Amino acid sequence: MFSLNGTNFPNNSLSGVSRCLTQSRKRVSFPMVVVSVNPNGRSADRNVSVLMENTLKEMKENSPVIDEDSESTVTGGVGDVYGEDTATEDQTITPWNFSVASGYSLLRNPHYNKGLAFSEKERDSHYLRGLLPPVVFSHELQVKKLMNNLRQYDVPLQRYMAMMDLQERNERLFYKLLMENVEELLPVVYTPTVGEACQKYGSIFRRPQGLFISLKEKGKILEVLKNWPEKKIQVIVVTDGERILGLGDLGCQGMGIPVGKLSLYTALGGIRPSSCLPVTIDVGTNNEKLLKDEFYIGLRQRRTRGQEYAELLDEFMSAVKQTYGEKVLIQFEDFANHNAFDLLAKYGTSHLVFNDDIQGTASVVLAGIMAALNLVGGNLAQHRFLFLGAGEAGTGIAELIALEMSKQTGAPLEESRKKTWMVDSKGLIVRSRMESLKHFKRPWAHDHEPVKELVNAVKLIKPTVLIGSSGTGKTFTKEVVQAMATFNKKPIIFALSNPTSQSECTAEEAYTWSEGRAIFASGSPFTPVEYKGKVFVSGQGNNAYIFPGLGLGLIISGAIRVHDDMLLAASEALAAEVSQENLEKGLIYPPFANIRKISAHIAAKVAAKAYELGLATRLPQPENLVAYAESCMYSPSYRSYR
Ligand SMILES: NC(=O)C1=CN([C@@H]2O[C@H](COP(=O)(O)OP(=O)(O)OC[C@H]3O[C@@H](n4cnc5c(N)ncnc54)[C@H](OP(=O)(O)O)[C@@H]3O)[C@@H](O)[C@H]2O)C=CC1
Ligand SMILES: CC(=O)C(=O)O
Ligand SMILES: [Mg+2]
Repeated sequence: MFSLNGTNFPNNSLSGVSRCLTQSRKRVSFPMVVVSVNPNGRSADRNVSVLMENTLKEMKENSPVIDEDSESTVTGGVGDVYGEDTATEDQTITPWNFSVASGYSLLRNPHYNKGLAFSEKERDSHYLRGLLPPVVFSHELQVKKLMNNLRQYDVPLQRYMAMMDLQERNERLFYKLLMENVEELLPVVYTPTVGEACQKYGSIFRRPQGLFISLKEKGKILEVLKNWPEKKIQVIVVTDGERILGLGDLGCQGMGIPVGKLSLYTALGGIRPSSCLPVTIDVGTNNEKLLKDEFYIGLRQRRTRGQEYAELLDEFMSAVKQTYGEKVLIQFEDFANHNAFDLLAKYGTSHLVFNDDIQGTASVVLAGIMAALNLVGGNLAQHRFLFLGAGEAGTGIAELIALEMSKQTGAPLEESRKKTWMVDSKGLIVRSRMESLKHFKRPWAHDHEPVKELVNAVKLIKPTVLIGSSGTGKTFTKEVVQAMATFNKKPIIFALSNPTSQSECTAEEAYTWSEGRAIFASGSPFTPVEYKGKVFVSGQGNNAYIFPGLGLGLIISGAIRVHDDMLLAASEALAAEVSQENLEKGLIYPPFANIRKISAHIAAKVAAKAYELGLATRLPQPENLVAYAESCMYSPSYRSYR
């Protein structure tokens, strides 16, 4: 026996259901599928589920209302195909999947579980009586209780594990908690704690999250993608674990990064969780400690490189396109630079891809610099930039600064690049080193005598902006910061490296050594600093400000490629969100508490650029892109179940 819209059907009456479903979907503009099955008929569940699947397939084919491509529905979350989020809180929907979600299985389904928040009526109609204690909690009370619990943990990793458990148990509660306490919980699910979690991933491993694609799956990636339960994927974050934050090669344990980034796509950018797919490509690791660790979860071999690596990546990229279509966004994350630039160049012309470390970071730092110029004066071309670290983040930022500078001044890119200098592990990048330089460093090799130490480079170049992207902590020494403060009234200093242990300097060091004059931002957050009676609040220069909004903008416009002008548009949108009040406190980024609004503005600017460049496919262009972006964002409110 199963029921539909309140009508009970015996298991052999699916043709009636088919008719009814088709009719009901034709009646409503945002179709809702309504299926619930009495768990007492469990022996028939599998047959029912197969039949239902066929029925749904048939219904999709026949129904004129179902438009797979028009999923951006008002308040429905991008990809709200079945109208679950479209329903207002007082409307009812039925928790369904192709098998039955009621009773015990409903409590074990993180997508639909509400824990103690199931109403009395839901407990009756979904066979939950006795499976829950008598009390009914509101969503708000659940959030309060969990925050109380989380705050009891002194060890950040315990908080991380509690958050991951919650995500696996009750998805909507996880997102409500994260969204309402974003400033407190971002450091838990993201940097710095996610770094430690990746280092210990094998030991703390409970349930797999995301999709693991290893060399063992070579030749079978298409099948592996089919094993993932969700079919309507819009964003993939993929890593091969070789450069996890500034912690180096963590192999398969890098999975914490795509999982964390995608939870931010949902919490900060409003992408539906079911549309997000975290992927780790496992080609081995050169991390000796992990290879010897009995709890390591990845392939116990050294990294495969060259043709075999390229073939695996190629198979993955093709399989993704074949499975999820042309418009699935693929974000490359934490690849080592010897692969990152090549992968971006190779797939940038055939797929909707971007590299967060190269491009997302560039966009967030440019935004911070634009905001900082309101405090120090001058335009971009009147400033000099010195980087410690000439890899993905460093050269990506430098190139976007040069692009923006050239747009502003009309000067050739070559000229604009001369305003930027870089120091790598061998010292200042100068023309005499050209032959031995990797291709991405060459544009920054200017005429200068060799300089070995950063502090000497600072004294000779006299930058107005110092940017750390070295992945090496404690490299902005007292002497370096003091030198910056001798020739700058307000030295602009970014210590971008993550996690906190790798930060080039701390906020306290930056403010103290510059006698309170530095304009400072860091990749991982620092608590406010008191110096000579004044409280300094530093900004978080982290690509988390950009990628959720950028991704949302790409999705709502149906963009088919990422273009540098979209990154510039995102920077402008972010910089515009920095208020006078923020600036007066020395903040060059807006508070994360406003991130949903910020993401909607970034998305609107990115989408507008996609339309302007002819890269958007979702037509016609909505009139008010900010309102449209907001209307497309996922909300974690509970839905009422019939
Ligand atoms: N805040 C944010 O949003 C982001 C922060 N990051 C952080 O930036 C850091 C670097 O990332 P990424 O650019 O991708 O890494 P890469 O490996 O691509 O680049 C690192 C660069 O730093 C140089 N370097 C390393 N140690 C030193 C040192 N002691 N002195 C001088 N130069 C040094 C390397 O030199 P060489 O080339 O000679 O080896 C290389 O040029 C990481 O910690 C990462 O977490 C990254 C992306 C975003
Ligand atoms: C923030 C980020 O992407 C990184 O540190 O790699
Ligand atoms: Mg990264």
